[in-house]
Amino acid sequence: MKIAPSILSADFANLKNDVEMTTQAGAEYLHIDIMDGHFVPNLSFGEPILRAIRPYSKQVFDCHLMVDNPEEYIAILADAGADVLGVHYEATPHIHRVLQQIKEAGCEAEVVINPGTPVTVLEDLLEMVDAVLIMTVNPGFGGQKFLPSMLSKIQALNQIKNDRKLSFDIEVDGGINSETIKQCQQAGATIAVAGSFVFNSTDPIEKIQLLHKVTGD
Ligand SMILES: O=C(CO)[C@H](O)[C@H](O)COP(=O)(O)O
Repeated sequence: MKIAPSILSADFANLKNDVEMTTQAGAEYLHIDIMDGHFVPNLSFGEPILRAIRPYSKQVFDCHLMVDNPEEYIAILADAGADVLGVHYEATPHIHRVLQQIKEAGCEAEVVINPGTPVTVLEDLLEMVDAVLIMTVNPGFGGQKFLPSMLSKIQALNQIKNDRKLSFDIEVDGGINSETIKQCQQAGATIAVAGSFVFNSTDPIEKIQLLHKVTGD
């Protein structure tokens, strides 16, 4: 299981230190939540922050776009150092085109679904994606409670993945802690995002190591 600490819950006044800490703790991914105040009712940060932290990490920069019109941001985020670009199915009528655009920009393409969106809408996209992100809370804010009803959705997606012999990652995001991560792994998840569980702790390194430990890494 790969761990992706979400910098949404980091100390923005010491972001460089927090990013370097996640590398030191062994986190393979860094999750970067980009919010526009329209697609979700919150604002976070964008391309300048991504560009600013890129020199301080060799991790996979996993950018989750919670924005309307995501097609307008693909090229600039790729140029700023994104490795994975995750776009919401619900954010555009042209999800197939945006995923193509991400691949053309040289990044891995990820499609994201909200808790209210079924996996069946992904049927025609699964051959072209590197990852699917299943939101386990409604997007927009850190620190929310994991939605257990999402476990059957992860299982359903994993079944389709196995039936079709595909190899995309299944990522989960929201309310992940040392218990919920195990449930998600058993259901088929391969990457877990964790924000408040890591950063709202007095020992974030220990928390990242704990997530690896409980998932067998
Ligand atoms: O996408 C997000 C919010 O929309 C965050 O990545 C997610 O909420 C992580 O925070 P936490 O682990 O505290 O739930």
